[in-house]
Amino acid sequence: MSELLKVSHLNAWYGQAQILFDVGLQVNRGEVVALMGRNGAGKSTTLKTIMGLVEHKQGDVVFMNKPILGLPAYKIARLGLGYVPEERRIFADLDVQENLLTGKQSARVWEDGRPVVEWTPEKLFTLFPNLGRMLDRPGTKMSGGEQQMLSVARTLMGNPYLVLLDEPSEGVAPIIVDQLKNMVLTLKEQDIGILLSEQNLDFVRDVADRAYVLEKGEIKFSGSIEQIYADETIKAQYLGLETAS
Ligand SMILES: Nc1ncnc2c1ncn2[C@@H]1O[C@H](COP(=O)(O)OP(=O)(O)OP(=O)(O)O)[C@@H](O)[C@H]1O
Repeated sequence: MSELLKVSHLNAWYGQAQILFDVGLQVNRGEVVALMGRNGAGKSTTLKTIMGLVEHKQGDVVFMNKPILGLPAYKIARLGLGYVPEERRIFADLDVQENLLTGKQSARVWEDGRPVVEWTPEKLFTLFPNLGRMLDRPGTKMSGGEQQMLSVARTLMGNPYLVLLDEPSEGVAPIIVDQLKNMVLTLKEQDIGILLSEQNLDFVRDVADRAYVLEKGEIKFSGSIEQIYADETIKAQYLGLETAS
């Protein structure tokens, strides 16, 4: 087991309002970990705080043995921590190829000297064939799902060790959800870690090794996806899912 990310006692605030309370979580190499919870539970805030995008925070975030809480987001990204925000930040005026090139960073190696997978547009088009068919299409002329794929692909161009993915399947057509699942599993095979904020339990079941459940900014459960499926309280109370009557 090789630890990529360890978050301990993480607290965060927007203005006077405390949003995260003592959040703790860990992601290891080659592990897909889901962060679940209802709307407003604090999933996005957790990812943003790890990524250096929330100003007022306290606690410890260690990435590849380096404390990163307090570093600016661009420095964190350069250390090899990829982030795909919920709102799909692509450059609307640039085409697919140009968007991908804006994400390019140098090749990396793991601590044991082995190379980290180095992404090129061609490799990414095997994961997302639609993108390969629309190389010169500007962001403005892409569907929400295509933009989501491009946003993920642009992040992968940075050759990250670990990717934070915020609700990748939200509002995306089923065929693209399948490609996103496939992408997550391919990254896992390459030993990359993934921390995935997701409300879709079926998506999580198909890709994740284990999950944390957040409620009002606190981790209420940590364990396997099977445990969540089997626990009516978690499903009803923390995930807002219908339970069998
Ligand atoms: N920029 C902000 N300023 C003030 N409050 C915010 C801000 N962003 C989020 N919040 C509040 O913080 C809480 C947690 O929001 P967050 O977006 O982290 O939840 P979430 O679990 O990701 O939910 P969703 O799936 O709806 O994005 C909510 O009460 C939300 O209203």
